[in-house]
This record gives sequence, structure tokens and C-alpha cells, in this order.
Amino acid sequence: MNEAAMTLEGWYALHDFRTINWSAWKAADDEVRAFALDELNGFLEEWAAVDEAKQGSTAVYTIVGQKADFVFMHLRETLEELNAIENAFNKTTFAQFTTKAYSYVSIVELSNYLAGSSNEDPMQNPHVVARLKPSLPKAKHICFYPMNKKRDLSDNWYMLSMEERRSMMQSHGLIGRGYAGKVKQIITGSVGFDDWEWGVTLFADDALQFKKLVYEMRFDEVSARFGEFGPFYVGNLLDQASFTELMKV
Ligand code: VOV
Repeated sequence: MNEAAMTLEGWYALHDFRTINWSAWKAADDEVRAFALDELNGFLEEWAAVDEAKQGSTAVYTIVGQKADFVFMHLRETLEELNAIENAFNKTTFAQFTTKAYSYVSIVELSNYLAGSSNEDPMQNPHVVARLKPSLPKAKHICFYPMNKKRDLSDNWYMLSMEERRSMMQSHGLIGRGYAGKVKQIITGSVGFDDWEWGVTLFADDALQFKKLVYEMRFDEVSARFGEFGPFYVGNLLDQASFTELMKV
């Protein structure tokens, strides 16, 4: 058997994509809409407090295009907390005006491909912990897509030696480093949790940098030979004020 990559895990992740039922929303009474928006704002405040207390993190973005209208990306310590959040939200009046578009369950993951050979416990390293339990940035844009590494006869990532995989991940990391300060990536592992092997969530103030980065990576061996990609979701930052504005009829 080939040497498996060792991984470190941090917070569990739920990407919860929703579509707004505009006809129902527009047909509702003003009081019902006001109540629903109050509930929504209550949740946004609660999630911001969790962020503040560093017990998790939540990002809220619109989605451009017809796949969904908005996404809640939640990071929490346990799957139970993620479950509780989605169930609490589903019970709100606001949620009655949305339908579920897509969801993704995963966990923030770091692999050991580029890790040094020190004996220190990585969980004692504050830089590592900050990457495993990150505060999601308030960047203007988000891009999310799930992906696999191919398992074809001639191109099977899992049959390569550790050295071959490490060398390709080095090249991958170098390209990524060229986007430092422009794109922040959160890689979440989802083997055993969802339909693809990883979730890729990117944050940037200039959405064009998503295209530049993903395109450049397509020419890099690990993506060119082994990358298989699911649907892409891209959108814009929402806060309480812009969410209320979005819901204006
Ligand atoms: C901002 C850009 C950026 C940077 C700096 C970056 C760096 C790195 C490093 C250093 C490492 C390895 C160690 C670790 O940290 O785990 C990774 C790991 C990973 N990446 Fe990455 N990646 C980026 C960006 C980035 C993108 C855009 C994609 C999607 C690929 C594409 O073609 O669309 C991606 C994918 C991944 C995946 C799926 C993994 C896990 C692979 C595995 O087999 O375990 N990644 N990544």
C-alpha cells in the first residue's frame, strides 16, 4: 500500500446554499416579512458573536446565477453544532421563504505534504491552529467548488508514491503563494462526509483573481492530470444591511 498523507483536522464545515422563493416572499404580509427579517438578523448577530468568541466562524454571501441565491458557510467544533444551526434556521419563518439548493459537509484540513520534519506537536503551533480553526475573512467575494483527485488506471493519485505526490503539491503550493494577499483558500476534506473528496472555498476582494488562480492551476500537473471538479458557486459578501436590502420588495 502507498503511504497515506497524514492530515490534521480543525473545525467541521457546512456550506448551506439556499434559494429565495420570491413569489411567496412578495405575497407575504408586511408584518410577516418584518418578523422573518428580524429572525434572520437575530441569527446573523448570534453567528457574529460565535466568531467574536472564536468558537466558530460563519460567512454569508449571495450567489450569482441560478444555482442558489445565498450561502451560509458555517465552521464549528462539532457536527452536532452544525446540525443544530441548520435545524434552528429551518424552523424560522424566514427559512419558510427559502428552498434548499445544495449543501456540503466537510472539515478544515491540512496535509503533511509540505510539513517540516520537526517533532513538535503541530496542534501546539498557533499558526497551524489558526489555519485549522480560521476566522472566515470578510472578503468581498466567495468562490466554492467540490473536487476529487482522479482514480483512473493510468492517472490514479492514490497509487502514486508519497514523493511524487509531495513534489506535485510543492508546485501547487508555489502557484498558490503567488496569490498571497489576493486570494485566501480554505481547503476542507470531505472523504466519508460528502460526495466529493474536498471542498475548495476561496475568498477575494477582486473576483477576477478566482479565475486567474483556478486557470493557472489548471496547467499545473496535480490539477491538469488529477483534478476533477464539481459545480462552481461564486458570490458577493452579505451583511445585515445588504441582506435586508436584498430582501426589499
Ligand atoms: C491561495 C491559493 C492556494 C495556496 C497557497 C494553496 C496551497 C496549498 C498547500 C501548501 C497544500 C498542501 C498542504 C496543505 O495545506 O494541506 C494544499 C493542499 C490542497 N489544495 Fe491548495 N492552495 C491554494 C489554492 C487551491 C485551489 C484553488 C485548489 C483547487 C484546485 C484547482 O485546480 O482548482 C486547491 C486544492 C487543494 C487541495 C484539494 C489540497 C489537498 C490535497 C491533498 O491531496 O491533500 N488549492 N494547497
